[in-house]
Amino acid sequence: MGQTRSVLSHTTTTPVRTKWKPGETAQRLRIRTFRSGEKRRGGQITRNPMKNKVLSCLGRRKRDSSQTEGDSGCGNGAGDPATRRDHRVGKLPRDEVTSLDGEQRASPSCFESQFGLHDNTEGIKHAVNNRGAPVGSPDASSFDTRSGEASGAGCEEPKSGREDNASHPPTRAMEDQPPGESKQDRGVCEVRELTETTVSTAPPLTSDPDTLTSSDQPLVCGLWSTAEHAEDRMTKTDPCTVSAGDQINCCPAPQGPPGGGQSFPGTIPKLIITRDPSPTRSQGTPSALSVRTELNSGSCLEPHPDDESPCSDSGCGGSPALMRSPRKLSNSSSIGLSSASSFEESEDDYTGSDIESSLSPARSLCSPDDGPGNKSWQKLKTMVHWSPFVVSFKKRYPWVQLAGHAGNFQAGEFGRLLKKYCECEQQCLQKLMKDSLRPYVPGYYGVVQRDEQDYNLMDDLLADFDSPSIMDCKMGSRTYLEEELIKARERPRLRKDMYDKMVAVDPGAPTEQERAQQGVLKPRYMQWRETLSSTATLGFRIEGIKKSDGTCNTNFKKTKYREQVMQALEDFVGGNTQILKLYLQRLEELRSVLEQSHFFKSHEVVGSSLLFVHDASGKARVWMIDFGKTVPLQAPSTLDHRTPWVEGNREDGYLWGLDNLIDIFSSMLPQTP
Ligand SMILES: Nc1ncnc2c1ncn2[C@@H]1O[C@H](COP(=O)(O)OP(=O)(O)OP(=O)(O)O)[C@@H](O)[C@H]1O
Ligand SMILES: O=P(O)(O)O[C@@H]1[C@H](O)[C@H](O)[C@@H](OP(=O)(O)O)[C@H](OP(=O)(O)O)[C@H]1O
Repeated sequence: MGQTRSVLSHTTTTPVRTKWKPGETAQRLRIRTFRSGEKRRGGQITRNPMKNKVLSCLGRRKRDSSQTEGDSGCGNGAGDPATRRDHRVGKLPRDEVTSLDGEQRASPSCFESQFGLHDNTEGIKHAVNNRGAPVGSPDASSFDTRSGEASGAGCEEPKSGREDNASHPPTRAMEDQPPGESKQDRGVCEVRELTETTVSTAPPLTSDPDTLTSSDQPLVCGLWSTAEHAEDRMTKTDPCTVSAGDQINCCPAPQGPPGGGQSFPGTIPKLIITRDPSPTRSQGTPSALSVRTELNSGSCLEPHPDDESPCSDSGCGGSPALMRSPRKLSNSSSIGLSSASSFEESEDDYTGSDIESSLSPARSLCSPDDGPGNKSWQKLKTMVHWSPFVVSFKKRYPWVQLAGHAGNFQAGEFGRLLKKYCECEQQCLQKLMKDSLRPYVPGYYGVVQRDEQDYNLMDDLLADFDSPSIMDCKMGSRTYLEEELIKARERPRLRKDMYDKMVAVDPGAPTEQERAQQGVLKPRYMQWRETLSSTATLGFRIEGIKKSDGTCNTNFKKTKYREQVMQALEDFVGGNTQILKLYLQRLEELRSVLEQSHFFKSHEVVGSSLLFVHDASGKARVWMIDFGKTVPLQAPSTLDHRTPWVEGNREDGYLWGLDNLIDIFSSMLPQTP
C-alpha cells in the first residue's frame, strides 16, 4: 500500500559510533517494516493475524530498544539491564544511537540555557535520518524502508513490555519476571488472552450525556457489552478486522473465557450515573453528569497502585528506567505541565522540584473553580517545567510542554522535538505526511534513538515564534479508545493514581466502593473527566494555556460551559481580535481539509489535541498534535466524526468539537453587518 509497516521493535543493527559533523547530511532513516500480518517472534514469523491484530491494537506502545534487545538477543548490546536501571529518565548523558549508515553526533551543544542550566544534548546520534525532509515528502526518498524479513531477524516488538503492561504493572513487568520465562513467552500468552474476550451482556456504551440519566440504569457507560450488541451496533465498522495496508486495529471478537484465566473473574463492574458535584455548574444548564463505577462486592480485583492501562504512555512507554519510576510518570500526566527537556526533571516532577521553582517564570493562574479542597490537585497542576531547549543552528528559545506525560519529550535539533516513541503515533505521522492534512501537523522525520530509547522526531511547532502564547485543546467527545474499554473489561485494573486525582478535584466523586478500594478504573476516570469538563458537552476541552507573559494555567478540569471556555479563550488571545480572526480562519481551513482528508475519515482520532500558538508579531497558527491514540478503521469503514458515539461505532466527536470551537471563536469576534 505504499506505506511501511513498522516493526514493533527497534533497529536490529549493531550501533556504529561515528561522529557527526556540523553540516553533514543526516543519515538515512531506517524504518523497519514487516509484511502484512507478519511479525517476527523469536526468529519465527508469527502469522496469526488475530494475534497480530490484538497486539497491534494496544494503543500507545513505545519501543524500548534496550528491552527489545534484551528480549531478542539481537540488539546492539547496549541493553545491559544494569545500565538501563541506572539510566535516569530525562537525563542526557552523551547520547548513543545506532545507525547502519554511520551515525551523527550533534555539534557540541552544551549550551547554557537562559535559565542557567546546561542542555546536555551533545551527541544526539540518530539511528535515522535527519535529512530535513519530512517522512513522506518527496525529499524523503532517501529514507530506507526494509521488510521485517530482511531486517527484523529475531528482533520484535518489545511487546512483552507493552502487553505485559496490559496485565502487569510496569514495574512488575520489568522486574518480576519469573526466571526462565521470556518476555516473548509472555507476549505470546498475552495474545491468547487478548484474543479470547469474555462474553458478557450489557447495552452499548454511549457518549451522549443525555442518555446517561438513570442512576440505576444498568451498565450504561459500563464496561461490558455483548457480542450480539456489538454486531448490531457495528453499522460502520468492524473493529475486529484489518484493513489492508493499515495498521491493525482490533477489538477481538468474543470467543469465550480466556484460556489464560486472565478474565475478570469477579462481578462485572458497573457504571452508574450520578450528578456532577461540580460547584460551578450553571443554573439552568442541563444537569451535568458524571459517571461512577461500582465494583460489586465479590470483586477479586487486586488493586495495585502501579496498574496502568496498556494504552497509556505511562503504562506502556519508555525505558525500564521509566517504568521503574515510582508512579511519577503516570501521575505526571495529570500534572499537565511537564518537562520536555533533557534536564533531570523526572525525579522531581512529583514533588515540585527546585528546578521547577527556580526555573519557572510561569505561574499558574488558578481556575476560579478550584476550591481550597483542591489544593493537592492545584499543586500538581501548577507545576511548570520550562525547558529551555537550546537548539543547534536555531535561535535559543525556551520550550514548554503544556500537557501530556512528563518525560515524553526531548530537545531535538534544527527546531525539532523528540517525542517518546509510540508506534501508533509513528504510523499516523507517517501517513499524515502524505495526506492533505500535512500542513496541519508537525513535520515528521522518522524514529531516532537516544540513550537506548526510541523517539519520533518531529517539528517543534514553537520554533518559529517569539515568546509564544500556547494553548492545548484536547479534541473529541471521548478520550479513551474503545479498545481501552474492552481491556478494562477483560482485565479491570484499579488505578490508585486516578482515584487520587479524582479525590483531589472532588472528594465526593468516588463511590463508596471506590473509596473502599482506593482505586478507579481508567475508563471510569476518563469518563468522569469528560463530563466534568467540556469534552462531553462541547466535544473538546482546554488542557492548558501558557501566555507570553509566562503565566500558565492548566486548571481547566471544570471548564465545562461555553461561557467559561470563552472566558479562557478571551484571556488567551488577550483581547486581540486579529489573533482571534487568524485562529478562526485557520480552524475553518482545517475543518474543510479534515472533511476531505482520507486519513481523517479512516481513523478514530482520540486524545488528539489542537495546539494553538501565537506571538506578539501577530502570527497565529493551529496544528493537530498527539496521535498516540489515533487508530485506523477497517477499510472501507469511515467515520464522520460528528455522529454521537455509541460503543462499536468508533465515532470520536472530533468534528463536532471543532464545529463548536469554531462557533465559539466566531461568536467572540465583533459582529460586522
Ligand atoms: N510538535 C510539537 N511542537 C511543540 N510543542 C509540542 C509538540 N508536540 C507536543 N507539544 C507540547 O507538548 C504537550 C503534550 O503533547 P502531547 O499531547 O503530544 O503529549 P502526550 O504526552 O502524548 O499527551 P497525552 O498525555 O495527552 O497523550 C502539548 O500540549 C504541547 O505543549
Ligand atoms: O489529564 P489527567 O486527569 O491527568 O488524566 C490523564 C489524561 O486523561 C491522559 O490523556 C491519559 O493518558 P492517555 O490519553 O495516554 O490515555 C492519562 O492516562 P494514563 O495515566 O493511563 O496515562 C490520564 O491520567
